[in-house]
Amino acid sequence: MATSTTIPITHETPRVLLYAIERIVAISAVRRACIVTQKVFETMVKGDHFTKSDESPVTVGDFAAQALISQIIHTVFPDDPIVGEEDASELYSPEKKEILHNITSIVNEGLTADRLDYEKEDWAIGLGRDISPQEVRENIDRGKHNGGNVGRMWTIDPIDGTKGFLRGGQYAVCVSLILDGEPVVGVIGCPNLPHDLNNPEGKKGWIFSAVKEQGAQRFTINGLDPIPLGMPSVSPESIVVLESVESGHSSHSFNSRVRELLTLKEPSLQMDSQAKYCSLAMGRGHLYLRMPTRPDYEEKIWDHAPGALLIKEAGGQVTDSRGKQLNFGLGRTLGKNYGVVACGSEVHSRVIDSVQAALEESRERAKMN
Ligand SMILES: Nc1ncnc2c1ncn2[C@@H]1O[C@H](COP(=O)(O)O)[C@@H](OP(=O)(O)O)[C@H]1O
Ligand SMILES: [Mg+2]
Ligand SMILES: [Mg+2]
Ligand SMILES: [Mg+2]
Repeated sequence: MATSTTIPITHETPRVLLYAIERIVAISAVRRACIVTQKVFETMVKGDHFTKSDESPVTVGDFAAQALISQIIHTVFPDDPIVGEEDASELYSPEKKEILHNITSIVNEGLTADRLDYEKEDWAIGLGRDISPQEVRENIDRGKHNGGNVGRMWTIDPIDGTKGFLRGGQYAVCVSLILDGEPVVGVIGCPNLPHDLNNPEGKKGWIFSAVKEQGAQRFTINGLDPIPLGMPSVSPESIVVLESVESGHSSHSFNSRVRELLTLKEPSLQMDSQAKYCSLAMGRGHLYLRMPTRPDYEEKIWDHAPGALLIKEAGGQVTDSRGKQLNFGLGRTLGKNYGVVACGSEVHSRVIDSVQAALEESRERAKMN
């Protein structure tokens, strides 16, 4: 295995090689998954998806990206467990044979795509080899690990924001490495995020990466020059709230009330997926607020682990609505859902106060009804 990498962690810090291979493997896997999911989107027939038992959508792109990422990670780190969103149970029946073959050719396109310089090192021996449909299913099902707070584990959300992906909106390919319940490496690919916000129809595609105590960067999908990320400070009245497009995923009405309490004037910015964390880290929006719409829903660790690390390493804070750290060591979910609040450190306590005030109002209203 290689012991160095051609991508510097930052321009200034030659000291660090901790997690250097993990970071580069995750970047390689995410970049390749971004390429194949974009291809899937271009050739997809409108509305082309399956519906899972929880009524949420899944596409050929989700399956292919999970298989591809799992294959790349497993080749380099065969002992590391993986917590992935998707499973292959749908892909065993004889009538799904053609779909499985289709997924397999997409995965193999991703595995054999041209190598960038950093993929010419020893760790990348697994790239360039085709895998079989059976291996595709095994790779997807490797993501069944139950999580926990001991040792290393990876999370994969092959397409975060599948509803956004289907609409041609934002989506994100998300990978993290968690050690003893704490995210230590996070990589997020956002193929539809514009390079220039003022030119949304221009060039698109960013990859974001963060390593614990080593900072956060972004670079273009095929680019190698990392731009360090640091969240700009914002005056409380200029805060722009980032929220889901889907009102079923987080409460828009709650966010409106918090905006009133904070006397914010700017409209919210709605966006699917962990692209919200990435936007926040770039200073496009200042507060990601995600409050539950149902008491029984538990947030998934793969929906937050890389994004939370990115914000932390960019200088911000991510907690639940009570100001407590998110706990990634409880299993596949964050447990009881008290929402997610991500923003700059200088406004965090003021935001938590307003969130708590809005929660108190909802409790009072519920008592009266
Ligand atoms: N009722 C619910 N409450 C909160 N999150 C939900 C939800 N139902 C689905 N989700 C999650 O919301 C994620 C998308 O978030 P967003 O709204 O920010 O784009 C989905 O990720 P996937 O698209 O990977 O399944 C899914 O895990
Ligand atoms: Mg999903
Ligand atoms: Mg997701
Ligand atoms: Mg997903």
